[in-house]
Amino acid sequence: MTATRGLEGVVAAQSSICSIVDGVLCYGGINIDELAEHATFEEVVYLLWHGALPKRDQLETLQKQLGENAAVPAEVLEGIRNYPQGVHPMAALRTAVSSLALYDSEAQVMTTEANYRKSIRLMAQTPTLIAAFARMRKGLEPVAPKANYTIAQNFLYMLTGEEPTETAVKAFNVALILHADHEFNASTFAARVTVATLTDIYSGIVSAIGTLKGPLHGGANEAVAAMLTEIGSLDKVEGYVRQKLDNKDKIMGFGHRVYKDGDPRAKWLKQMSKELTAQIGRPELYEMSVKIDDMVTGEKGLKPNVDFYSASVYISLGLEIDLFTPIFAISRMSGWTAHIMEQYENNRLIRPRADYTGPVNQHYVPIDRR
Ligand SMILES: CC(=O)SCCNC(=O)CCNC(=O)[C@H](O)C(C)(C)COP(=O)(O)OP(=O)(O)OC[C@H]1O[C@@H](n2cnc3c(N)ncnc32)[C@H](O)[C@@H]1OP(=O)(O)O
Ligand SMILES: O=C([O-])CC(=O)C(=O)O
Repeated sequence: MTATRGLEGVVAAQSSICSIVDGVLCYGGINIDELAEHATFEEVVYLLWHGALPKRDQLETLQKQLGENAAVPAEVLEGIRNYPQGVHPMAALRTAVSSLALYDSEAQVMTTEANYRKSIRLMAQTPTLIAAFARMRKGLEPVAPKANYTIAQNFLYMLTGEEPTETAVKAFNVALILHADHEFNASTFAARVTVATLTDIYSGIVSAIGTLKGPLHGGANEAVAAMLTEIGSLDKVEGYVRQKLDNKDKIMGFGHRVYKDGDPRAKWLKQMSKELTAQIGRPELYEMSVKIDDMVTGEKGLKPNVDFYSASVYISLGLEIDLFTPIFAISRMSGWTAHIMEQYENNRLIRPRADYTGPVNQHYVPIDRR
């Protein structure tokens, strides 16, 4: 038995949700470029869950279901209020989503219909949990979701209690679409491994959140923002990147297991970064990002991934840096739930083998003779 490090190139199962072929990313066979240009995030959620774009009445039904399910149980909010000061929002989200299960009477019901209803609740309630946490850690009361708002609009509204601008909602909607799914990325795979034991959907999502949190995966967007903050100004980029490259340190937001020739989502975020940083009067954030990009791409041949330019986009939208990965989770909740439902529909336990490299022919030695 020979192991494939990091399962690189291993095809783990069939899936009809999302494809990456020759560097082209599609959801349900539709290029994400078309979706980013024309779709709403809710249309994409429907597409991932059903395999086709919704007709008008189907979209209206989904929007109504999401709106009606956006409020979270008071007990869960009280729990969030009592989380210790200083906890990371991804740790808070992991715990809050787990506690949602405790108050969901259908948590253990394993029918297709119940899992679909739970997917709606998870999708609708995740933005509410994150916004509530973001406010309560500052001693502010949570803002209740509005049932007639889209997910992008509602999240931005619940963070501040103020109506978000049309530009912010539009940009956030595109960011949500771009992050929605990515076939067997680490967090989605973790979710599928978890539910393949036929445990409940909440357990699968908790695994996924814990996996997305890591800086080699979703946590990279927060790390990119920290890097931009640490560098501070355009004139310091060269020295900073030079030292990182010389030390062979990882530069966050670059490289990808699947895309060796560039991440098709990055161009959208790059353009949004250019426009939004200019609009808020901080074009230097974009210029710094481009300079980092030019150096890393030029010298290492590593291209920016989805996390790189999303950092300056989210900074421009006035979002707090440690909320960047939870925001990724809002979007990816659509993909995670789609994959979990697909896994349940054609399930087989996921259980690979290990290539054992430890000692052999050992014997038990009593403790006083070791
Ligand atoms: C939403 C997402 O999850 S997108 C990914 C987000 N993660 C990041 O941005 C973190 C930084 N990037 C990385 O750590 C990696 O590129 C990963 C984890 C994304 C992919 O990892 P792998 O597929 O295992 O790496 P890969 O085989 O492409 O690496 C090849 C070489 O490039 C180097 N490399 C890869 N990424 C980077 C980077 N960001 N900075 C510097 N060097 C890098 C590796 O150290 C390795 O060098 P070596 O051969 O001298 O040891
Ligand atoms: O696919 C991956 O390995 C990581 C990624 O880009 C994503 O999850 O969006």
